[in-house]
Amino acid sequence: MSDYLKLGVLGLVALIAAIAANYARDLAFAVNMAIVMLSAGGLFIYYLRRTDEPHPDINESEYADGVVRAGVIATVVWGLVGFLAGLTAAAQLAWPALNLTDIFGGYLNFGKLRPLHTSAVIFAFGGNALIATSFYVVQRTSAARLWGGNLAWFVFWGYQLFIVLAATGYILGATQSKEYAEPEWHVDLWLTIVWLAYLAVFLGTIMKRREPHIYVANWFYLAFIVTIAMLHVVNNLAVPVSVFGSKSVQLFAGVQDAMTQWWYGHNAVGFFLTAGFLGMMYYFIPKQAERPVYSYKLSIIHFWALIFLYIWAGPHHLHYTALPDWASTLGMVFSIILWMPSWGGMINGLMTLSGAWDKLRTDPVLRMMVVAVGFYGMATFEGPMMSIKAVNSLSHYTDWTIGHVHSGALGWNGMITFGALYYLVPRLWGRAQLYSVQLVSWHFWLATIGLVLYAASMWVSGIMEGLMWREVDSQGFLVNAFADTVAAKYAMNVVRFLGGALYLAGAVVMAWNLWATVNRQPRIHSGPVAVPAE
Ligand code: HEM
Ligand code: HEM
Ligand SMILES: [Cu+2]
Repeated sequence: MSDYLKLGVLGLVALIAAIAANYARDLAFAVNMAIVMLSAGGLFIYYLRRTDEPHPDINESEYADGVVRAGVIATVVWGLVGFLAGLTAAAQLAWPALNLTDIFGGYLNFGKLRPLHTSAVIFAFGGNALIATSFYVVQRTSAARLWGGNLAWFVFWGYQLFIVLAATGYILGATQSKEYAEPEWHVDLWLTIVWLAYLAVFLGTIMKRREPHIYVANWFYLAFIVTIAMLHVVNNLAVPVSVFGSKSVQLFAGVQDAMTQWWYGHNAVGFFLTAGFLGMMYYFIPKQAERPVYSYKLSIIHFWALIFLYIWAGPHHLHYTALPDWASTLGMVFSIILWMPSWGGMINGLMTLSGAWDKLRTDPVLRMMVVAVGFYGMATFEGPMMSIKAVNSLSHYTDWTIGHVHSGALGWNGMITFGALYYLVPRLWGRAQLYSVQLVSWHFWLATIGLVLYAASMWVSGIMEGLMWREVDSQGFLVNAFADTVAAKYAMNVVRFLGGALYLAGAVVMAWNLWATVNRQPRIHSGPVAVPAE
């Protein structure tokens, strides 16, 4: 974009945001608009000061790795923030006095911190990991620099702005109350723009690739980007009450709204937390193990089966509700079938280690990746089981769901991301190796023990409370009051807190190790250039 056009757009955005902040109907909207105004205004000054500077030529044979480095840093930082928010929420569930309502007037109570946690870990930590790794992988496997010049930087910073707007909105009370889709209409619109830019950069790079094939990791990343765009737009269809306020009214109502929400929610799991991370698995495991993917054929079959089946499974979140029984049964059936392609992916990941299993003894990074795939397999066995109506009648509303979520989230998403970060940092910063392999081992054990404590305590707690809720005496009266079940969970809540603390401690060790890799390891020759493999 020409400099003057850029300045014009930024100036206009800053002006409109200032007006919107002035006329804002609620605090959250005012703060959001003030943030937009400051960002646009700051960028305006930044570009204004550089208008007469020459633009360096972009070397097309060099990879655009600056934006990947930024994404790696953002992943680590948001990971720490998100885990800390989760740990605080866990502490509040064990010791309710920690809601600190007297001091912070409810701004940091469980109800506000919970969506802050889920969005921070899924969208900020997971999202940055996906954006950074996809930008890295698509360039290497296409032997091409990212398409669109600085558009990738727009994606990165635009996405960080989205995170900050969403988070400040939650704390100040702006939410449309849809789980994992809490941000209000103005933030949703911004994310749509950023996401389309992301799609353009990714697709553009694939289109100018110099390799004949599109490597399988890129199919998964692409399925993730395209499907999330569709889910996001449909689930967030809403009419704002005022253009100067954050409140909006959903287009769908009642059971249709519920079904749309869980069509979205389930596929956020399927495409954000699964397909995108499978893209990561398909690149980083073969690289770290130095073996080819076990079966290309299997990857094709499980790819198509996975994306076809996931889309139908959403109703398993709405068993025994106002949703028609046939729809609920349909969701259950597709969930059970989904077990197979999920394990197809797991098998392909694990078997890639054929002939390299001995490396698990010496390489804690690879061990992390293998544990990730193991937990992926476990969560995708547990999920189909929980989707069976009879099982769900026990598990639903209980901590069992929380256990399932975190064996997937901590085990699969967390561990594969840590593995990818350990792989990336020395290469991106031109360092010969990690600062300390010993510390990776420490991280591995802290995280593994932490997540086992988390998942196990929630299974015990969930099944216990499910059984307590349905316990009736010989007269048919309920035996336990709800408060009894809450009191009975105390010990398990404490164990979950300890598990979370270990997991967070592991992440702190990682952050230190990665920082030291960049700052204490000698630099080796400069980065690689884009050449096709064959
Ligand atoms: C230190 C690590 C973590 C701790 C201590 C933690 C703690 C918690 C707590 C206390 C809740 C609320 C549970 C409830 O309402 O009963 C929660 C919910 C949730 N967390 Fe975490 N969490 C951690 C890491 C993660 C990660 C890495 C992810 C995803 C990548 C994640 C995803 C979620 C999701 C999706 C929910 C909502 C679950 C539901 O509604 O069923 N968490 N977490
Ligand atoms: C074949 C794969 C899977 C199936 C069929 C499945 C099925 C289910 C079912 C039946 C529930 C409980 C719904 C309820 O009672 O409310 C659930 C909840 C959940 N699952 Fe899975 N699951 C699968 C894999 C995964 C994976 C790999 C992850 C994470 C990486 C995950 C994340 C979640 C989350 C976040 C929830 C909580 C949703 C909420 O907020 O209520 N699932 N899943
Ligand atoms: Cu689901």
